[in-house]
Amino acid sequence: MFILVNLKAYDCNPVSVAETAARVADDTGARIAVAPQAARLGAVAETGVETWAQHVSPVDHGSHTGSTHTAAVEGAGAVGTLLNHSENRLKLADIDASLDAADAASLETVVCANNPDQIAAATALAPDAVAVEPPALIGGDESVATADPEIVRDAVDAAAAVDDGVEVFCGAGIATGEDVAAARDLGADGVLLASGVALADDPEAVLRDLVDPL
Ligand SMILES: O=C(CO)COP(=O)(O)O
Repeated sequence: MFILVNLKAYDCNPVSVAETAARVADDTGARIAVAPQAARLGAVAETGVETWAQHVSPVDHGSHTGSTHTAAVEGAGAVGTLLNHSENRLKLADIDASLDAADAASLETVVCANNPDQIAAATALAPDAVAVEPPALIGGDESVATADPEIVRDAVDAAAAVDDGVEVFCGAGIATGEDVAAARDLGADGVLLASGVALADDPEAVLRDLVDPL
C-alpha cells in the first residue's frame, strides 16, 4: 500500500513532516510520500522522503505566468504529481495535457476523482493511478473505507473494467492503520490523506500507526 500525504495549504511544517515520514518509511519499509506546497518541494525532497507535487499545469515551456511547470517540479526533486484533486479541479483536456507534461518529465501520476464514473473516465487517460475521494468525506472524522466502502469497491471495479494496469487509491478521512487495512481489503492499492497527518499533534505516531498493518 502506498501512503501519500497531501499537505494541501495546511499550516504545518512540511520539512518536519517530511523528515518524520522519511524516518518511518526507512524504519518500516513502507512506501510513504509527501506532497507539499509547490514552493516547498525542494526543501521536502532534500529530506530524502519521496516527494510529490499537489498539481502541475497543462503547459509546455513558454509564456504561462503563474504556472507550475513539470520540469520545475521534477528539478526540485519531485517524482510524482496529483492531478484534478477535488480542491483543484481541471477540465478533461487539461488533465490529459498535464498527464502528457508529467510523462515528459518522468513524473508518476495520480488522477483524483469524486466517484466511480469519474474514475472510469480518468483511467481511460492512462495515468499510473486514480484516486477516489468523495468530497463530502474529505477532512472528516470517518474514513471513506468505513463510511462508504461501496464507493471504493465500485471505483476498483470501474478502473479494472477500463484498464487493469492503472492502480486505484482512495482517500478522505483516513487517519489510522485500521483505515488503511480497510482500504486495502476493499481492493485499494494506496491511500491519500491530509488532515490526519498535517493537523496531528504527533505526526510520527500517526504515520507509525498508518503503516502498522502493512
Ligand atoms: O483530500 C485528501 C487527500 O488528498 C483527503 O483529505 P483528508 O485526509 O483530510 O480527509
